[in-house]
Amino acid sequence: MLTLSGFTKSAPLFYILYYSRLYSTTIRKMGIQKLNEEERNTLLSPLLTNSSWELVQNRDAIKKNFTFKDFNEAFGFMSRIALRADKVDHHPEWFNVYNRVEITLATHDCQGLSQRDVDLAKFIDNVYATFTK
Ligand SMILES: C[C@H](O)[C@H](O)[C@H]1CNC2=NC(N)=NC(=O)C2=N1
Repeated sequence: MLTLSGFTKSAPLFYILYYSRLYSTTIRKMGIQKLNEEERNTLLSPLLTNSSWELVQNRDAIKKNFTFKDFNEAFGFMSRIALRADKVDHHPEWFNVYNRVEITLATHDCQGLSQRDVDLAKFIDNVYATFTK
């Protein structure tokens, strides 16, 4: 049981944990920047021309549609992406109906496209390549 004196003693620890988490989240967000023009040409363009990623209208984001043999395959694909997304703390916006998955990528922390979206898009393309359609 947490007694009053126990709470008083551990209160500084709660503050330290709270502020260190706030600090690391803030630092992480400060480090995320939108792709600049050069990066858009070198990193983003290949995804738009060689893979079927498209720019989303009225928003700095990219999207792509994927189709599979059935729901089982589509969900397997999503599961692999979900594990990666959580590991790198970068999550897709997605929509699934049976064998179709629509994915939109953007970075909320910078309200636009960042290197993280390029990395996740490439990972998603590599996973998709392992599925037989
Ligand atoms: C607090 C947490 O680290 C952030 O909210 C992460 C989580 N996943 C994220 N996913 C995406 N797509 N963009 C983000 O900015 C983002 N930020």
